[in-house]
Amino acid sequence: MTEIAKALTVAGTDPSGGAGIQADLKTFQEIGAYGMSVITSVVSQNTLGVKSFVDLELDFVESQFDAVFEDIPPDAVKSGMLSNPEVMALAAKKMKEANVANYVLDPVMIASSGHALISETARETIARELLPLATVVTPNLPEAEALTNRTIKTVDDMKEAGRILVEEYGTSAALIKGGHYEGEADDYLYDGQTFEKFSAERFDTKHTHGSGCTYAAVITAGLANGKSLYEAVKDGKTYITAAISNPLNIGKGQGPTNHWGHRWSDVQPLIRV
Ligand SMILES: Nc1ncnc2c1ncn2[C@@H]1O[C@H](COP(=O)(O)OP(=O)(O)O)[C@@H](O)[C@H]1O
Ligand SMILES: Cc1ncc(COP(=O)(O)O)c(N)n1
Repeated sequence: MTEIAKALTVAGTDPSGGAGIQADLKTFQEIGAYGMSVITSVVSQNTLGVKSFVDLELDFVESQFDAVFEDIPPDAVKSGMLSNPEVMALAAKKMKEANVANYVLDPVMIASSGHALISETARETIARELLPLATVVTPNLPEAEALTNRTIKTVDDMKEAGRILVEEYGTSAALIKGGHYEGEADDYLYDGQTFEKFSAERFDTKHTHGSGCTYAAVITAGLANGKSLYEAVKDGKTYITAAISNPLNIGKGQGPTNHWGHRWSDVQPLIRV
């Protein structure tokens, strides 16, 4: 039997199925990786927004990490919602102990609906504990601004944020996502040597709930399958563009992206890299 790639997501939940753990597991399945999860926070949310959330006890989060790592070591790990400094430090400790080789850090701070998903003090901990471990960090513009403590208004600012995250904060690569920018939906990947632009048409839609989670999950599943970071990001951009271009129209608010109903070859022409 062929060996299947194994991917782990460490994140919060979305009972409405569009973001967080639920989006990650659906995406792993679509891409072709065996999906596993460590739940950090249980969130009451839907397409209309976040109602409330409960952080699981640290010991219990640790026990979930141990359950995965002692049994089915993942080929790649993704982290999403880590709502407080303690759970961030724990995730860093467990990944170091397990010698995780491929780590995608989605520095989730604010849901697309505008609700904060982490505490203020947690930003500093992301920089200190998690950025140095990451194969790639995937901030959207507000997250890149918060992490680098700079205002981002131009493409040069986006690139400068990527450079700072790699050269000053010690992450291996940074993908600055332009979903919150204007014009085309352009993302910039900096790996310490070169900038690569991943560009797609911007669709006039509000249905982008979970798009950041899904994008990072494709990258994680790609790395778990042995792809290069460049190839994994290219797949991620292709997948997320398809998923945004063809909305499901589910929910009363900002609906989830669509994981189905398109062949990769159909969406390839939408991407310019
Ligand atoms: N309306 C849109 N049309 C096409 N692509 C989009 C649109 N909105 C976001 N994207 C893309 O979706 C991905 C997620 O982007 P972003 O919205 O920046 O992240 P997040 O979901 O973390 O806030 C990026 O590749 C971004 O360029
Ligand atoms: C548990 C959880 N994690 C992350 C997000 C952000 O979602 P998005 O991908 O839309 O930025 C969310 N709404 N809920």
